[in-house]
Amino acid sequence: MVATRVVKTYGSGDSAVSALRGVSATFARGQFTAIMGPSGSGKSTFLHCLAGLDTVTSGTVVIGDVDLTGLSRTGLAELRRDRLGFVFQSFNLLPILTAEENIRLTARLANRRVEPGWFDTVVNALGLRERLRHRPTELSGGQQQRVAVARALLTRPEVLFADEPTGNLDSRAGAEVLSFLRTAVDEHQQTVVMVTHDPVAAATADRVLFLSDGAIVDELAEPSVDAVHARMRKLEG
Ligand SMILES: Nc1ncnc2c1ncn2[C@@H]1O[C@H](COP(=O)(O)OP(=O)(O)OP(=O)(O)O)[C@@H](O)[C@H]1O
Repeated sequence: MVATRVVKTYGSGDSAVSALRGVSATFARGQFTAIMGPSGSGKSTFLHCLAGLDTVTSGTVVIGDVDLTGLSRTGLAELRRDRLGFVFQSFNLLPILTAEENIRLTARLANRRVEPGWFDTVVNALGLRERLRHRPTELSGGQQQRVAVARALLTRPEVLFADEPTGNLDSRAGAEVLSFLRTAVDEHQQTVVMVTHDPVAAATADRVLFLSDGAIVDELAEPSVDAVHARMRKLEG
């Protein structure tokens, strides 16, 4: 996936906000990238533009051999359904469905066959075995988040986008989710792009991109928690 000079401006005239000012980045297959930066630096906007959930003002986003910015709304919806996965802060679980039904929902809507054993692998790795018959209101925030992660991983998306996937979790549940994202990258060559405020979460990634005021201002490969802390302190002044 390659983003080239992505500009995103909200509004126009005097009230225009430049959320992204020409951001370029390459996300290799099987690479885990964390995106960090101060509040309002454009992290969520960048993730949404990469994932085709928001249109860009100018620039391009290419996934595989498809330029998202040239697709119709339907084409974009199909690409998202067939090749991308999402885990967002608001879990978007359907309240009337059980955890298992929620986990299977995306695959079902996309008419995707789930390989035998993969459902069990995902459910066991995320510790959801005992919760499959429960509805979202009967689950803790951490369990709901894990259901959302399981749902996103079940279709084995080429690229998985995660916005603060550990934001609502205690450190143990957060570590489980991160280790599962890591496994998706290492064993299944999925590409993961994750926005996070948490240096511990960022240190799970292969590299960290730092945004400030709508631009990438720094990059850290093989990040350690301490190194991420230090860069963030520098950015936040
Ligand atoms: N729909 C919108 N309309 C107008 N301005 C927006 C919109 N969404 C975001 N912005 C602005 O764009 C800038 C970047 O926002 P964005 O949410 O991408 O930042 P962020 O780094 O994800 O912040 P946070 O860490 O606080 O979630 C901010 O100035 C924000 O106010």
